[in-house]
Amino acid sequence: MTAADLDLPLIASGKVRELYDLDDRLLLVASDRISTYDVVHPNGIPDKGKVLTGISVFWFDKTAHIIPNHYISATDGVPDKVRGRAMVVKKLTMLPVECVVRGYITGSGWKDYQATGRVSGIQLPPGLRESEKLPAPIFTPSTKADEGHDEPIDLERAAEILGDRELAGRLRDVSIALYSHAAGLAAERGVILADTKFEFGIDEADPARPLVLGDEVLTPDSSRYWPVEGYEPGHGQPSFDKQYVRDWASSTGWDKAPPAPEIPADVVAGTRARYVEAYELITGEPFDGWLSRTS
Ligand SMILES: N#Cc1c(N)ncnc1-c1cnn(CCN2CCOCC2)c1
Repeated sequence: MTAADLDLPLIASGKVRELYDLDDRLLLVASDRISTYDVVHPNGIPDKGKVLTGISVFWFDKTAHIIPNHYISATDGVPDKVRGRAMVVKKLTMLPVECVVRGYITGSGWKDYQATGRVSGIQLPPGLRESEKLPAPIFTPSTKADEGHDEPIDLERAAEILGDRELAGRLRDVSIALYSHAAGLAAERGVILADTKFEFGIDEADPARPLVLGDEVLTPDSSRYWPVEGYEPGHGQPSFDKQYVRDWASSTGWDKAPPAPEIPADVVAGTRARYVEAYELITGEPFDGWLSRTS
């Protein structure tokens, strides 16, 4: 699968998203590409990009009272070719720290905890089980690696990288406030928000140079969502959206190294259904509503 191939300057691209230049603004495009075990499959999931964009727009609206964000529009200025899976955003000076908040101990955090009893330098109580809820959400930043995995850092290192101890503290406080608010709303809908990653920037176009929430926000690609039903500490939890395709990938005997296998039609259809279900559970709205708003 290729990038959206728009007649616009491409200024950044990742495994599943691209960023195009609109002069004083940017166009953030989410593709239908899907990666498992950090490898992108050759065929995508129809409407995945639209689901993730719709979820970001939902959360930008629900969190704007906590911190301003870069979202401008999902219609005005969006080319027809990517309508529904793209948003016009403010051009920010992005901060070189990924702001991860964990409400539950899992993934790389679980591995660090098993080895050291700490996550990103934060001492945790002994005896926690995998996937257990933490006594309070923790801020576990990482550096943005160009290739490979991001490196976990502690708050002091984040302050050194930013060159600003107060800004590092603000990123911690705002990230935890955003996570806590979102986790509360998700819980009302029967969904556990286990952890998430935020990216922030500075809006230099504003003389006040405010801190602004950027990137995608609280999507299944930047977060771990688990169904409350069936939640059980002591082992890994099924990913709300990707478990179906992960289980298939594991069943094929694939060694998790590139190239990733082509996803069969039935697994594509099942995965699309999980993404649409995630949209409707998280937002409380029918996915068709997003499609009609942005068509
Ligand atoms: N969002 C945003 C944003 C902004 N509003 N202003 C300036 N730069 C960025 C920006 C540039 N790179 N990234 C990392 C996220 N990328 C998204 C595309 O895909 C690759 C990863 C964010």
